[in-house]
Amino acid sequence: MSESLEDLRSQITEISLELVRLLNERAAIALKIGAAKRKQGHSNLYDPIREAKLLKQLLEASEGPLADDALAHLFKEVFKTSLALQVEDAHKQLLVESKRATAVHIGPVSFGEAPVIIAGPCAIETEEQITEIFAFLSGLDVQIVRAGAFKPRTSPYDFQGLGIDGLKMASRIAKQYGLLLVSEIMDADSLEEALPYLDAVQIGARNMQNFSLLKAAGAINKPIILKRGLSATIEEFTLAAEYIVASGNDQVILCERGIRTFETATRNTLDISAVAILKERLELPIIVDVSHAAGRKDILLPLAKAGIAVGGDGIMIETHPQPSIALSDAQQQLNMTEFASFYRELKKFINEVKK
Ligand SMILES: O=C(O)C(=O)C[C@]1(C(=O)O)C=C[C@@H](O)C=C1
Repeated sequence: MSESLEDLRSQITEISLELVRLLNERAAIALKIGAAKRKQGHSNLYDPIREAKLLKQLLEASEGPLADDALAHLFKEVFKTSLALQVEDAHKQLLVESKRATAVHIGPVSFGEAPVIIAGPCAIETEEQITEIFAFLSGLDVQIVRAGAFKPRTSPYDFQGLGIDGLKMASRIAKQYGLLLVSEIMDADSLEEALPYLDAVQIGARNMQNFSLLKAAGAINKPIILKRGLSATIEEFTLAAEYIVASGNDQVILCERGIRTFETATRNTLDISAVAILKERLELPIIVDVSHAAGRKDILLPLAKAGIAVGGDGIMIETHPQPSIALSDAQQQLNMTEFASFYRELKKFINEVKK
């Protein structure tokens, strides 16, 4: 007995409704695939090989009456639609804005809880200098030290750093005192060689948009301290961090270190609003480098307090056994007596804020 037109229409309506449900279910999964691809650092959401494979499988499974061409046409539209959804979703929320699964750590030190103080000389100069300052800092209970081996200097005639040999020496002495070492790496090529000697890699202000270095930093499993570029907007700073996270490394700590303005009383202008805004917007910890922001010694403590007061997760500061003979940044590094007083006062402030 032939089915009535009404019956057939009701069947086709049922199937269409089921197709709508299935297409939406499929789209929801495509969105999850897009997010997983971004998390793994895939720079391209479009995957023609995957599409071709799946299409082949679908055509092989088809028993007609739809012709292969018709089916292929329909599914290419489906793929195009899920890709468009994935792209739209990627622009809606950056990885650095989404809830983190893991906290950011340098060794056992966790960022985002109690503020962390990272201190040390601008540059690694001699074995005696590093031994003296690291022994002093470990005596104060500082856990993470900074010291530069590759120095990005404005003038090619200024001290350029001791390079990998300096880093090896500083790493050995840091270990001897149970300290964790952070140092700046300037290019992707040096990263691999330097990695065994570092507990965290610093990407400096001048390299904030060195995209090959950002991608290389995303491919390692050591934490990255990313400093804000001298003239970078908050958006550019955010996207630089997104490069690292999208390339596979979510262990990123931002560092506000002052930006270039018309003001000459300080070396740079500490952008305290940026700290508050980034804390509110992103799921990444942010620390404040008071030495590079100020370029002078006398206002470091109030700047550090301000950084903590607006929600900063830590402070970076330069200290040297004999600042007057330092090979770089002589005017902004604290001597050990000055640092001990800074450290004591800042700790006191941190404890008061916690109450
Ligand atoms: O499998 C993937 O990688 C997807 O992103 C899903 C999907 C799809 O809709 O099937 C979407 C876009 C890609 O170009 C390939 C396939």
